[in-house]
Amino acid sequence: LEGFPLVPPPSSSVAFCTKISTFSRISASPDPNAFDMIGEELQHSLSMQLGVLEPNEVQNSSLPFAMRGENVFVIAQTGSGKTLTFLLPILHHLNNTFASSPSQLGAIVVGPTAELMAQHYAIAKKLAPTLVERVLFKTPEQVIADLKSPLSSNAAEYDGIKIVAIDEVDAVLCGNEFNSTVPESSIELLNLLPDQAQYILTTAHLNRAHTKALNQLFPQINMIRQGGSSQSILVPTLRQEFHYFSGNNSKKLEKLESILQKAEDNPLRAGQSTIIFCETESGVELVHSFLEKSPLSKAFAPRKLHVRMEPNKRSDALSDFQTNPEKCRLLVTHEIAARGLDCPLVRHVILFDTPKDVSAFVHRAGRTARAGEDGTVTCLVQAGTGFNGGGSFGQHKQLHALQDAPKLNFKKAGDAN
Ligand SMILES: Nc1ncnc2c1ncn2[C@@H]1O[C@H](COP(=O)(O)OP(=O)(O)OP(=O)(O)O)[C@@H](O)[C@H]1O
Repeated sequence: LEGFPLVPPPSSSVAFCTKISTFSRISASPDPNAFDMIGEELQHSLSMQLGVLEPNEVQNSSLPFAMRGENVFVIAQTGSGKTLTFLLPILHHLNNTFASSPSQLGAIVVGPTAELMAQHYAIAKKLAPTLVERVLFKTPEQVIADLKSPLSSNAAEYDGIKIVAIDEVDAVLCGNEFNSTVPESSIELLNLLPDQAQYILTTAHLNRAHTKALNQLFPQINMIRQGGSSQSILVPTLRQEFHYFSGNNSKKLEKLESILQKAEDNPLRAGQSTIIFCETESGVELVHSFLEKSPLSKAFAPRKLHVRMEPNKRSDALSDFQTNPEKCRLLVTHEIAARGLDCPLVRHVILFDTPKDVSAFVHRAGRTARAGEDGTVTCLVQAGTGFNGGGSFGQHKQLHALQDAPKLNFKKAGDAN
């Protein structure tokens, strides 16, 4: 493991970051508008294609580092616009700094699922259709297959990479491990990525073990962390509901049906798009087939999304859910849809199974209340379940102790001044 970023720390006293910017400090002496750094063409695409007019505090804090080519680690609430914190520097550098080799790839974005990589590709394509083919969008498994398989012809593509963005970095590099040991597969992945590139890392929440693991992998990086406390992570526009009950699975399904019915009966919530998260694929199948037979099926047209489905069925279900609420406004899924997916119509997330830990709660709940919009997360808490598979209702105190992150400023095209 030589050179940046793979420098194992000589001792545990190595600092995690070279600079820490919390938003409270930033707002005391505001940066100039960070979108001024990306050039007129990209600014124009941002407003015309995405309706994004001004940077928010997350982008204003992190873009100056990333645009200067520095390594940055952005940790900020779900739905806060972290995607632009790596796509804008990548597209800007491709158009300027690396413009002399237009036939070469310049950057790679790595993320945990094919769905998220397709979403990022689509956004980059909207922003810069002529540059997007110079960026790879890959899952870790795809990188390893490209670079290690003797049959792969894709290895040469990686030669020109100068920027590496790792989105949902804890999911990509720490996996589902709840300890601070970095999995072998992550070491393998990082060894395949270039040492001498700029690294931009993002996530919405890091637990203590993952903080330690990433500390070992990236001892020198500018960390932009939102808020002062690791407890201040919930989106301020997110409303939380907890339903405590005891009973078996059929009781739980009845409870779910009554929650959905109640939401439909509420004139303020009727017609909303909803995501239901289960823990396993078999849970997804169970809930989906129950809802298909329910009288609510007509109103919601439920679809399912899980890893055992064929790739084209996965993308059809997601695309209908994201773009066509008349065809589908309820998605039953699991961890595969917990990270990064941006479905602006979703106003309600139901956690059918208790999430394994705070991180899982934050990411799943974060599929709603994005970009300053309101949303509700409803958590079903069955007696005898809790974090890490066991435990009791008492463990939910951890969720109740979470605090709101600072409110961010989102100004979209069409908003009244
Ligand atoms: N400055 C901005 N003004 C208005 N809207 C914005 C701005 N930046 C991003 N958005 C919008 O906010 C939404 C959420 O952005 P994005 O998906 O990048 O969030 P994220 O922080 O990556 O979320 P997650 O942690 O769930 O991955 C998107 O629809 C995006 O277009």
